[in-house]
Amino acid sequence: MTPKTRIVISSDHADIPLRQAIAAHVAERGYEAVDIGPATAESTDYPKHGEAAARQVASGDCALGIIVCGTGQGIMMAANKVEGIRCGVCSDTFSARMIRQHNDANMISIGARVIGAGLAIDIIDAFLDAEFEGGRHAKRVDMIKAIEG
Ligand SMILES: O=C(CO)[C@H](O)[C@H](O)COP(=O)(O)O
Repeated sequence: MTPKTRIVISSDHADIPLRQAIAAHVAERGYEAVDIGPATAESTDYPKHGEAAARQVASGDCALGIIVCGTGQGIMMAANKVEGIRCGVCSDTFSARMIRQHNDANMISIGARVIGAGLAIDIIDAFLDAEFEGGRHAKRVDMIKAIEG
């Protein structure tokens, strides 16, 4: 992943400061952080934010996506409904590395009410630093894509 790669970042209301901290961290690393909000902590519905981020990745406008909700689960489910998206919730750095290396994930979801901000940033770093290994994993990812039709 080369610097200035565009990374879309979105959340629901569960933890706006965490999303903003992730966006700042991503930008500090040299990527273009595309923070699509929401701007305030007013209660909102995670499906629309997961979908909005996923559409930017699916269209190719952004190479990767990072999404945040309370558990990371609902917004991940919404993102995965968009064709071409492979997103998983990660609460540990091993999984964050593996979903890139083995599953060629193009989005990662964080549960803001599950883990702390420090670990969340480490997880994002593990995700960004990993690369898809291809090989035997490529066939399996192709099988996932084939399910989409
Ligand atoms: O984790 C989530 C979805 O998976 C949401 O952030 C959570 O359901 C929002 O709950 P509330 O409206 O009570 O803040």
